[in-house]
This record gives sequence, C-alpha cells and structure tokens, in this order.
Amino acid sequence: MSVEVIFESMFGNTRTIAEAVAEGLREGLGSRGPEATVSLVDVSQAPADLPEDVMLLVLGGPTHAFSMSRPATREDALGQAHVHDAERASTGLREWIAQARPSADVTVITFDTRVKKAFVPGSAARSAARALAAEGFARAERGETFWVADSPGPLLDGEVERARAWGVQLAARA
Ligand SMILES: Cc1cc2nc3c(=O)[nH]c(=O)nc-3n(C[C@H](O)[C@H](O)[C@H](O)COP(=O)(O)O)c2cc1C
Repeated sequence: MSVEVIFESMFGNTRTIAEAVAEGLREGLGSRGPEATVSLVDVSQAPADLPEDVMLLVLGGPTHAFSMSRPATREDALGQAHVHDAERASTGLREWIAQARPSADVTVITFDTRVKKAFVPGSAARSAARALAAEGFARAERGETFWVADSPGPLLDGEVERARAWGVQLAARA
C-alpha cells in the first residue's frame, strides 16, 4: 500500500507544505510496516498512471487567479521568481488532472496555498476536487487550505506544523 503526494509549486511554499504533509503521513503510517510508503512528486514529473498500490493521493497547488494555475499564471509566477523552466510552466495540477487515468477506488484529497486576505475568493483545492470528480475520480474531496501572508509568501507561522498534523490524520484514510 502506498500514498502519493503530488504538488505544484512556483515559489516553494506549496512544496514546503507538501513535504510536511508527507512527513506527517509517514509518521501516521509508521505502524503499518515497510510496505506502507509515501512518495512526494512534483506535478511536472508525475506520470498519468498512478502506481497500482496507491490507496490515497494527496494533491496540492497554489491558488492562481481564484482557481488552479494556468500556463499564463505559471509563466507570470516563474517570471517573478526569475526562473525559466519550460516543464514547470507547461504542467500544473489542472493539466495533470486532465490527462490522468481516473480511478474510482483511490481516495484523492486536495489542498492549496493562498493569501490570507479578507474577501479574496477562490481556492485551487476546491477547483481541483471538482475537476477530479468530473474526470472520474469518484472519491475526490477538497481538503485544507494553508495560508501565505502575501504573494509570493511567506507561509504564515504555524502552517508547516498544521500541515504535518494534517498528514498524520490523513494516514487514517489510506
Ligand atoms: C499569477 C498569480 C496569481 C495569484 N492569484 C491568487 C489568488 O487568486 N488568490 C490567492 O489567494 N492568492 C493568489 N496568488 C498567490 C499564491 O497563491 C501564492 O503566491 C502561493 O501560495 C505561493 O505558492 P508557491 O510558493 O507554492 O508557488 C497568486 C499568485 C500568482 C503568482
């Protein structure tokens, strides 16, 4: 049995959260023995087919323009970060979901990062859960939002610890 954490991150905040969730999952799965593994994969490297033994997929990315990123918003972010990476610009959560082979058996839980400001609507986690369901991932649900102070960041105090604790809880779903 394995758990896969797939993340998209332009400035590193979502990567940090994904790493903490994966650590929490490993802690939570600790008692299940060496077959229970957790992999952490950048979405630009994630294959369309999940490995057969994946029981739980945790999928997270930054909120861009009130939703999941698009090629233009990723270009914008990478430009701000002075990074030129065609692979990361071309593939985000939206593109991965559109080409992934759907599974009705795998539980998929989404998360996102976004700016903690009043009245800023939209969540990549919500959009991703909806897109997954539309593609045939019957057991997709929206998970947590983790907050950054502003664009590009930093993460608010306590968010990494909260992500780790959430990962420990998620292990029960695998
Ligand atoms: C092009 C662009 C659009 C963004 N749009 C939103 C938005 O609609 N709502 C929001 O809360 N944050 C928005 N942000 C801020 C990102 O969500 C924030 O920078 C993100 O959490 C950083 O994650 P990362 O370091 O993993 O890339 C935007 C950032 C960029 C670069």
